[in-house]
Amino acid sequence: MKKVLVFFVCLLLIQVRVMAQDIQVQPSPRQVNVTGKSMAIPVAFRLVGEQEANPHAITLLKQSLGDRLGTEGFPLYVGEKGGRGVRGVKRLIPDHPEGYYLSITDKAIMLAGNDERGTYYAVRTFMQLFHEGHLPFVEIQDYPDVRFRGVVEGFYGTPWSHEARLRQLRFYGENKLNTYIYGPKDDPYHSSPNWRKPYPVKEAARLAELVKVADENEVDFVWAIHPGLDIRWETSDRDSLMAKFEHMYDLGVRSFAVFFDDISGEGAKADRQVELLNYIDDHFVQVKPDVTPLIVCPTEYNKGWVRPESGYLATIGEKLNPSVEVMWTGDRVISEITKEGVEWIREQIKRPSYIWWNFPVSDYVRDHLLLGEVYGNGKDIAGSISGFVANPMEWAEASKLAIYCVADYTWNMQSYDRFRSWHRAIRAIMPENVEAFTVFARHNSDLGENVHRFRREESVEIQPVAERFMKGYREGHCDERDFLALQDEFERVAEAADLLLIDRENEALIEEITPWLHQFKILGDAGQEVLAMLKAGERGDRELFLRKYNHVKALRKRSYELERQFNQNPYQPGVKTGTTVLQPLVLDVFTEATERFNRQNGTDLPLLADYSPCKLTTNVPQLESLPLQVYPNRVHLTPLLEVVKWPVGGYLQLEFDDAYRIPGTRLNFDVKGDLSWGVMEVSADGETWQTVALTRDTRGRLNGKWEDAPVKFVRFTNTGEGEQQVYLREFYVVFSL
Ligand SMILES: OCC1=N[C@H]2[C@@H](O1)O[C@H](CO)[C@@H](O)[C@@H]2O
Repeated sequence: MKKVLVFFVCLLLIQVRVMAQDIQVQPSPRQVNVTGKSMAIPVAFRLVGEQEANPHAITLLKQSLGDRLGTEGFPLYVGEKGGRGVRGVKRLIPDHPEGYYLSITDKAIMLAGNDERGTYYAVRTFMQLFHEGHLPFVEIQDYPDVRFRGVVEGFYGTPWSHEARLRQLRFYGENKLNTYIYGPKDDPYHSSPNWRKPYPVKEAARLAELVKVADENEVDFVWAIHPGLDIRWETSDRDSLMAKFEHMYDLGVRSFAVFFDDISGEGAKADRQVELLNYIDDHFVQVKPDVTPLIVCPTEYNKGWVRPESGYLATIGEKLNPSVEVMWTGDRVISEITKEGVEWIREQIKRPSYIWWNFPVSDYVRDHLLLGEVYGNGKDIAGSISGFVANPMEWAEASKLAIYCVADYTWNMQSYDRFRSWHRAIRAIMPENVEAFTVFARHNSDLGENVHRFRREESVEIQPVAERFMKGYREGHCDERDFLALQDEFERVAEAADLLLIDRENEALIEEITPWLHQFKILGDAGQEVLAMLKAGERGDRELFLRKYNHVKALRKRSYELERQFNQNPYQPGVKTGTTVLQPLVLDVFTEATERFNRQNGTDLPLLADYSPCKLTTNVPQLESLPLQVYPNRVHLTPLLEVVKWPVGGYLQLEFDDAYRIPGTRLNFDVKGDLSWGVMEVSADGETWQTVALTRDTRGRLNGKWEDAPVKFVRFTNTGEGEQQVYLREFYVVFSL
C-alpha cells in the first residue's frame, strides 16, 4: 500500500512541477500556487461584473475570448475590490497599487484587481495561461515592486515614428509597464526653440491618438518639456509653460514632466527651477482632478556631476514640493543602479528617486546595437525608488529586448533572472526565428570604447574558446576542437544574418537592423574564410591561401563601404557588429596567418591595418576616453551630448604619427560670442607651439588652418580666467602629407 501511495505522490509532484514550469507569465508573478490539474478551455464563459469593472479590462477580455464570452457558460468573475462580481475574494486581493488576485478552479474563474489597473493586469495574466487548449488550475496573488515602470523616450537622435510609438504602447500594455515619458531631445516643440508654442494641428492629433492608445493599454502618457536651454525666469515664460501644459491637457495628457538636463547658464539655477516647479505643482497639478504627480529631471542628475558647493540637490531636497518626483540616472550618466546609490540620493532629495536608467540608449555609440541582457542593477532597491524608466535606442523595435527585461525586473526584482528574461524576450519578439535572433543579439551587445566607459558583456560563450585558440595558434599549435567550435560559430553567424534578412514576422524590426545584418553576414563569411586561410597556410597550399586572402580583403572592403553607406550621423557614423570578440578574432587570425605566410614564402602581403594615425591626450576629465573617428584625411572627435566643464589650463591635444600639413581645422562649442578664453596651437615637436588664427563663420563655428611647416601636434587650451561650460558639438582636423 505504502509503495502505491508513494508512487501517486511522486506522480502528483511531477505533474505540479510540469505545470509550474508550464506557467510562464511575463512579468514573473509574485505568488503562484498551482494544483497540477487543468481543464479544457470552456466553450462558453458567463461574464460577471462587466458593468462595474475597468472597461479596458473588459475590452481586452472580449478581444481575447471573442464569442466564447456571453451570458451563459463557465462563470468568469471580473472587477475591482468592492465590486459585486469579486465580493467573495476581497481579502485575498493584495492591498497594493495595481495588485490583483487571480484564480482558476473547476468551479469558476476570478480576476480581481485592487484597483482598475490591477484588474487589467489580472486579465493580462489570464490571457497568458491558455496553454495548448487547456487552462491550469492556479491561484495567483501579484503586485509590482516599483510604482512607476516603463520607458522615457529621452534620447538624442531621430525621434521614434508615430507608428513605432503606437507599437510601443501596446507592448507596454502586454508587459505591465505603466509609464511612457515623451521627451525626445530633437522634438523642437518639446525643447527649444518651440517649447512655448502649441503643436501644429497634425502633430497635436498624433499626440492625442498616442494618449488614447496609452489609456487603452493602462499606460500613463507623460508629456515632458525641456525649456532650460533658453528659459527666462520671468512671468511671461512661466505663463508660456503653463499655457503649453494646458494645451497638452486639452489633448488628453494627464501626466507631466519638466526636464532640466544637459543645460548650463541661467536655466540651471536650482532656486529658479524649484520656484517654477512648485508654481506648476500648486497651480496646475494639484488643482486638476486627474493629473498624476509632476516629474522633474534635475540638472545635476547623476552623482558624478554633483558639486556640493553648488547646493543644487540641497535646494531640491529642502524646497521642492514633496509631491514632485525627482529623476536620477545613478552614480554616473550611464550607470548600474545600486542600493547604496539610491539610498545616497534619497538622503539628498528627501524622497525616493525616480530612476531614469540610461540603457539601452545608444546615442553616444550610434554605430552599435545594444541587444544584450539587462543586468547589474540591485534587486534590493525597490524600497528607495518611486519609478524606474529605461531610456531606449532610437531603434524602437530593437529596444524591446531590453524593455521586456526591465518590465520583468521592475515588477518582481527578487525573482528576476537576467538569462531567463532575455531568452523569453527573444521568444516574445521573434517567435519564428528564436535561434537566429539569439545568435545575432549575443554578438551585438557591447558598446565598444566610449566616452562614458560603460561596457556590456558580449559573445560570452565563444570568448574563452577564441582566447584559448588564438593563444595556442600563436604558440604554434592549432587546437582542432576549438577550431571547429569557432568555425561552427561563424557559420551560425552567417546563417542567422540570412535567416533574419528574409524574416517577415516583424518587418519593422528587420528594417531597423538590416545594416547590422549585412555587416553580420560579412563577419560570418570573413570568420569562416580566415579559418580556411589558416588551414591553407598550415598545409602549405599557397594557391588556396592566396584565394582566401583575397576573399577576406574583399569582405573587409565591403564592410568598410557598408560603414560609409548606412547609419550616417555626425556622432558615430557607421555599422559595428561583434566588436568585442569576433571582429578582433578575425583580425588576429588574418594577421598571424599572413605574417607566417610572408615569412615562409618571402612575400610581403599587406596586413589589414587597423592603425590610427592619431591619438588624443587631454586633462579635461569628461574628454579622457573620447573615441576618435579617423578617416583617410580627417580625424573627428566624437561630439558630446552633455555639457563639458573645461577648467583653466584644460587642454585637448591630437598627436599624429607623422608630420602633416593642416589644411583645415574646425571647432564648435555652441557658445555665444568669441572664444577669447581659448587658443588653438600647433607644434612639430611638442615643445615649441605656434598659434593658429581662428575665424568664426556664419554658423558660429571657428575655422583655422596651418600652411607653414608640417606639424605633428594640434591642441586647444583654456588660457582664460575661469572654467568654461561648453558643448563639444564639433572638433575636427584635416591633415595631409
Ligand atoms: O536626464 C538624463 C540624461 N539626459 C541625457 C543624458 O541622460 O544622457 C543620455 C545618454 O546619452 C541622453 O540620451 C539623455 O538625453
